[in-house]
Amino acid sequence: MSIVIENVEKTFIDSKKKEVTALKDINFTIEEEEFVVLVGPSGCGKSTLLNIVGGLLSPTSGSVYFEGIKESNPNLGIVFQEIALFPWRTVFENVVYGLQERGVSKKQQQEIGNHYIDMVGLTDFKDAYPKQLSGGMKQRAGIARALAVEPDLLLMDEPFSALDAQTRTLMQEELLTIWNRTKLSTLYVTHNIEEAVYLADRVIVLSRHPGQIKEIINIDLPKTGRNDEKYREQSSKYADEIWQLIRHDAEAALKE
Ligand SMILES: Nc1ncnc2c1ncn2[C@@H]1O[C@H](COP(=O)(O)OP(=O)(O)OP(=O)(O)O)[C@@H](O)[C@H]1O
Repeated sequence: MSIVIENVEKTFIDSKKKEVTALKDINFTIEEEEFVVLVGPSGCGKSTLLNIVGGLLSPTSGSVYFEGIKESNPNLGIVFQEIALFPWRTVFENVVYGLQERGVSKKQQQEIGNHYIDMVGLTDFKDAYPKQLSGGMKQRAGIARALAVEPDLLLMDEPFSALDAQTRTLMQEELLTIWNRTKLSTLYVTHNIEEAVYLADRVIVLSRHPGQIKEIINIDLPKTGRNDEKYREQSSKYADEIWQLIRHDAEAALKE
């Protein structure tokens, strides 16, 4: 599915009754089968923008079009930093929750649930409860749940930022493998530049106060084997370029 974000602006009223422009003049597209990553310093409006695209927040002005249709109701898969699995449901029951809600037959729930549980490598844990899972496994269950509704668009807000560095690297690799199988249009938020370069077709760099698009960078690397030695130099060039764009704003954010 292609998504067009047109002239989006978002203003909040802060605790001192002052207007805060969180986003201004936001224009970009997510093409069919494209993985777009939003990066920027703390407070630049990444989550606000993801929530607007996901229909969880309304823009103050501007519009989001799905397949050319304004404010339609697309099928979304959403993964947040803290995966809210139901503690009283098993992995399988959590994964098929959205399907149950839609009245999908038990047989189809079995097929679809098992398919995505296999895809995220949780087959042996399908009957486990969330408290029996590691952080990485919980994220995988959350990803399977988001995929199970067979969404038109996948929205991910810092899904791996609570994980330790090694688990995070493995999850990034897994996500790219899954993406190569599903080719879902994806909007992904992170403040981690290397993660952005590793995952993205395009990186949208936001600046802060107000959150505006500073630059859109095409990552011209293949989507398989991105971690190979031969792409290291090019990857770090992209990462440097992005860091130079963010650095000033990130320093300013530190001082607030
Ligand atoms: N409900 C709200 N009320 C008032 N201000 C808000 C609200 N939500 C967000 N903001 C402000 O909007 C700006 C953007 O916030 P947002 O959380 O989208 O940034 P972010 O880039 O996702 O930050 P982080 O990386 O720290 O999560 C910030 O200045 C924030 O304080």
